Amino acid sequence: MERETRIGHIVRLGGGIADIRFDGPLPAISNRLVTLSDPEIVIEVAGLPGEDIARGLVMNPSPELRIGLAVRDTGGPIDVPVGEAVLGRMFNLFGETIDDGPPLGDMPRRPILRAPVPLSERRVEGAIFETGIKAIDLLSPLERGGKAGLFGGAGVGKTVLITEMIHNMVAEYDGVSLFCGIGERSREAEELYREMGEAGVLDNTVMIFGQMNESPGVRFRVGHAALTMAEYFRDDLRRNVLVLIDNIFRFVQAGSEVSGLLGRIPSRVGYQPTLGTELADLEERICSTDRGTMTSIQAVYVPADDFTDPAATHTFAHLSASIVLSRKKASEGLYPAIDPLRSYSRMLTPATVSQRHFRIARAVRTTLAEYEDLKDIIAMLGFEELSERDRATVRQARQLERFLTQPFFSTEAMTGNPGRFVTLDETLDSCERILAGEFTDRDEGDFYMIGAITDLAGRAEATDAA
Ligand SMILES: Nc1ncnc2c1ncn2[C@@H]1O[C@H](COP(=O)(O)OP(=O)(O)OP(=O)(O)O)[C@@H](O)[C@H]1O
Repeated sequence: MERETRIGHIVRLGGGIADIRFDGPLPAISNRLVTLSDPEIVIEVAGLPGEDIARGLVMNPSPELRIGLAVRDTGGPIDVPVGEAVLGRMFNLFGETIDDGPPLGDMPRRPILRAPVPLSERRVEGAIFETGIKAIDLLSPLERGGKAGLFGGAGVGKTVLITEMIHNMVAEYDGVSLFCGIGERSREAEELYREMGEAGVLDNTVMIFGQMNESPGVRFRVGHAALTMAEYFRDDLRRNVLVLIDNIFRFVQAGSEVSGLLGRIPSRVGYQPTLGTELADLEERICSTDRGTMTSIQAVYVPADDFTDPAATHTFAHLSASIVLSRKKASEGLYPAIDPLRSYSRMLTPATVSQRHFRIARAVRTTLAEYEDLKDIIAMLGFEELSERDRATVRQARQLERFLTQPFFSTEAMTGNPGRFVTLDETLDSCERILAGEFTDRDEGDFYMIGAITDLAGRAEATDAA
């Protein structure tokens, strides 16, 4: 039997919220309502404040929106197309293509809000996902089927790093990749689409965007829409999926805006009281099962560089690897500005990475930590006052610090320095040789922005020739 179409009328409008009166039964929370106007305006039900009133978030405001406009209940949440045909395409939250390509035609659709996979069906893989970025593979290796966060304040290089990972990982990846842009500049979306096309990886990639010029409702829901597409690949097509999100903080921020629009009283530091559950509802959907792995890399903006901010701390809790970017390193030009002492990966234990990897990573970290401790003494008394051993540690730490910088493919046009992909083996060999004191006579500047340590030879020739 066909379900009766429920029609209501807008009775109040303001601040991105619409109240709609229904004569018959009310729509369910999270249902998608559409106006009977051209263009169609989507409203998502957020609350039922009265017996005959549904209160909803206006997702795509337009001048057509007015009191008295008829609204239809579609009987379910917003949905998006799923299947092979979404590959190579760019979408908005409503599953409409935004890349000027041919129409998608009739495709199966799935609601964007779905329950996460039960714990009993989840699986951990425990294998490293190589990025070709020395500092990451050595000190906070990513886990296949795990979740990694790139944390950092404004302008420390999160987007550059995630773009580099796309460059290094997507082409080699055996599964499909899905990029979800939340609340960032729309220019970045276009650039990324073009770059992926040029790199020839678009055919295995889906992109979905809800950028900063869109309503809070769109930014709040676009992550869920992306996961619905990703889940279809994992569960129905049994493919491995790599989900890249830039930027998960904007999801939290959109939730806070939505909460404010609905008149809820804020909680700590002005965030919505529901921050923890909202983030969990999204993050819990990112998981691996027997059907396929879902690996995710998420950029996390840290407001005012404050790592105790509730948005950052709640996100930390969901991740298997946290890569922390430091403003100080960025200001010294030590890109990627990864802070090796604050970055962390669950993978870095002797049981999961090789014994050798674990030993080298620990030695590098210890040397860098000792240098960090000596910095105060150097500032007060001067380098010359240090013991011979400490001086050697400082020299070695500064060599390592510079060695862990890396020229990126994604910044090639800007820096003029060709990008380098360094395998984990090369990184381990290089660090082992630096730690063994093989290069004590070399200037620390020689280690800056090279690939593997074998590149040092090229530098020597260049210096000799000059
Ligand atoms: N690996 C790198 N090599 C050279 N320069 C870099 C690198 N990473 C970042 N930068 C410089 O830092 C700038 C900001 O980087 P990016 O846009 O990635 O920061 P962000 O953390 O994403 O910033 P926002 O929070 O504003 O989005 C770049 O435009 C570039 O000048």
